[in-house]
Amino acid sequence: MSTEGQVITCKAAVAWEPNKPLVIEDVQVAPPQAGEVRIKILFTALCHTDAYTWSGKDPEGLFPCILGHEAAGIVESVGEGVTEVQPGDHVIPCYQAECRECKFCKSGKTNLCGKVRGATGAGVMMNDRKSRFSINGKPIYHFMGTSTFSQYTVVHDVSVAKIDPQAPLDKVCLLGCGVPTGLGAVWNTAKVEPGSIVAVFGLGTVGLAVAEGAKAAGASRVIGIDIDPKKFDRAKNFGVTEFVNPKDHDKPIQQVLVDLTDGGVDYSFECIGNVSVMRAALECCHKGWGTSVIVGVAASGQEISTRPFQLVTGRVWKGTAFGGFKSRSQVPWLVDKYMKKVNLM
Ligand SMILES: NC(=O)C1=CN([C@@H]2O[C@H](COP(=O)(O)OP(=O)(O)OC[C@H]3O[C@@H](n4cnc5c(N)ncnc54)[C@H](O)[C@@H]3O)[C@@H](O)[C@H]2O)C=CC1
Ligand SMILES: N[C@@H](CCC(=O)N[C@@H](CSC=O)C(=O)NCC(=O)O)C(=O)O
Ligand SMILES: [Zn+2]
Ligand SMILES: [Zn+2]
Repeated sequence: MSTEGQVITCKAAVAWEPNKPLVIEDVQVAPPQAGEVRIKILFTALCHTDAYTWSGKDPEGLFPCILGHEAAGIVESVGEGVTEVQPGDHVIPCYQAECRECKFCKSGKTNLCGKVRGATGAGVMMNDRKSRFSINGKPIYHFMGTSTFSQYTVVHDVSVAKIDPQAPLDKVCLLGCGVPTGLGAVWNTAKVEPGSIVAVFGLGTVGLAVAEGAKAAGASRVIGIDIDPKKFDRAKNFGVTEFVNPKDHDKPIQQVLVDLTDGGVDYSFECIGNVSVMRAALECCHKGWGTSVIVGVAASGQEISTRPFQLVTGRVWKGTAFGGFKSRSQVPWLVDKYMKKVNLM
């Protein structure tokens, strides 16, 4: 029986309050309005950013909400005017939209899109500034425009990437955030060249994807830094060639890396969200050219600092969102790469 145009009641994990256990609830999901898509979510992963917002440290965090932004599913129904996807299409919801019409999209300088960002940051849909989720009439906020910790979700059409229907959704859901972020940080933001020495701070999903991207770009050394030694074995499979645990050293970690690399690394990536580590990641870069990319998301109130001399003497500090990838255009390309078993390393 078609559910098109009907309210769907399904299970979702609801974050009622910061830092309190998520509760599996029966949630009502309203039909998609104009320019919206309702998706049956089949697989969702967990990114550190979900935990960050859940912790209450995200200045944009709104409660109660349905978290989740790294997922894959099948379109259940579409609202008026939606032309690029239809029911049955296999899709990845993209927290970073791509409308192809706004100032950002047309600039050719960024993957950030301005069309729905105001609504997604406010936990609502752009059309009527309301949520499509409710529990017995009480609205529940959307999160990052995706809310994938629900069996059904409603997203803006500019936030949906249509993918190869043969792709295994349990695997490619990871292309909704962590993997493109890491690969793109290396390929699009830093543009690492062959022979480079790379340092990766934090060996979670994002850091491992950075390592894999760096190896694929021809890095000669990929130094992985983590305080959890359990991360090191797995990281070898992603191209990390050397490991440093800051806990094993008395010297500041930036000094350890400068000493290990004859003056500093060519590129570093902070994949943790810790502002002290962001400073170390900049300061371990080589004088004259070293570039450090901030990937990690730091809590509300946290600020970065360093001596301006670090920049005067040629180090470059950058940041990246979704690895600089244009979501709707390039997520399907990443899925195709995965399907062709392109060996990145
Ligand atoms: N800019 C963007 O577009 C995106 C940013 N993020 C952010 O990237 C960061 C990483 O995300 P995930 O890989 O999912 O996190 P994760 O929690 O899986 O991995 C973080 C790693 O950092 C290590 N770590 C923690 N403190 C450390 C320290 N002081 N020194 C060295 N290692 C330390 C942990 O042991 C862990 O292995 C988070 O801040 C997340 O919010 C995630 C996705 C996209
Ligand atoms: N609301 C947060 C925003 C944190 C942030 O920077 N998010 C990243 C994606 S993290 C994915 O896992 C991002 O792409 N930012 C660009 C954007 O437009 O949000 C806060 O204020 O800390
Ligand atoms: Zn994420
Ligand atoms: Zn746009």
